[in-house]
Amino acid sequence: MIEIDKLAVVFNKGTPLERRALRNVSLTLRSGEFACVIGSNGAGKSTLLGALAGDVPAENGRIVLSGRDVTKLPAEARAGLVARVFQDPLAGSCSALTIGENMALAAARGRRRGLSPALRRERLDAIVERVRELGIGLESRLGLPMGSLSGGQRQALALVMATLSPSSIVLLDEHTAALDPANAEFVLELTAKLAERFKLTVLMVTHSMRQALDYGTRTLMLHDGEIIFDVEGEGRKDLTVEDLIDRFRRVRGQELSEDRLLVG
Ligand SMILES: Nc1ncnc2c1ncn2[C@@H]1O[C@H](COP(=O)(O)OP(=O)(O)OP(=O)(O)O)[C@@H](O)[C@H]1O
Repeated sequence: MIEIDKLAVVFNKGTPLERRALRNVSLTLRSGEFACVIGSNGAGKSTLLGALAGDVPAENGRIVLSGRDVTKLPAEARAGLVARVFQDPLAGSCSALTIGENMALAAARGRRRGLSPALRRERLDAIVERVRELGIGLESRLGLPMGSLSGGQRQALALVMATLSPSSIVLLDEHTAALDPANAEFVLELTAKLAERFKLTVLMVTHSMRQALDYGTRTLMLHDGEIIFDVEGEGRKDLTVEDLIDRFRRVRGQELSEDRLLVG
């Protein structure tokens, strides 16, 4: 479960470059919920994920992950609570290590050291099984360097790694944006499958309005650091991309007139 209460993030505070990237964002994602986040450039999408992962400090507000208040915790201390997959397939794993070594590191994330050999064996078997289930033949190539894989293969493994840590919260930061359409679809379908199977709580940032409606259980739109649209259930079922664009235009229009009021 993710609970965000009145979260504010300010970059370069007190300087001419000050930027309020998140303004009083409140959001609760129940366990097993899968929310897609869309919004224009600079809306605050990556900042939101960064704040949850602990890479970006909160100016105000509170973040609770799986019942634990993590607002003041650094990223390392949140490793067992939240996993993140980035847009760049090279970002989430170590190219010089083998696939198997990367997997083992992911499985050890957020857990206490000192596993018994039997438990270690069991965990390794579980890892190989998860890789086999991908259906792309990597289970017999665990000794290959991670750097030798394609972007799609790396993102697929990054998702598997996210399911290996004890965390059930997964943050996806445009994790298919750097892939060709066929690989992007494969990774998106895999995302949906893993989310369902492991009852993951997912926050997926995407630039695609279509994806934001087709995947997951909820669609959020961020604009200028605020959630301006949040829809799930029946209200989401028949929504079209045109509806989203309409909504976005309407809100922007309101904001523009408010700006004019301020300037005036
Ligand atoms: N480290 C930083 N220092 C200063 N400003 C930042 C920093 N990171 C983000 N910002 C600013 O905060 C705002 C929100 O940025 P963010 O990257 O969260 O937007 P985004 O919705 O992810 O955009 P995009 O779709 O372009 O990636 C932007 O105005 C951005 O310029």
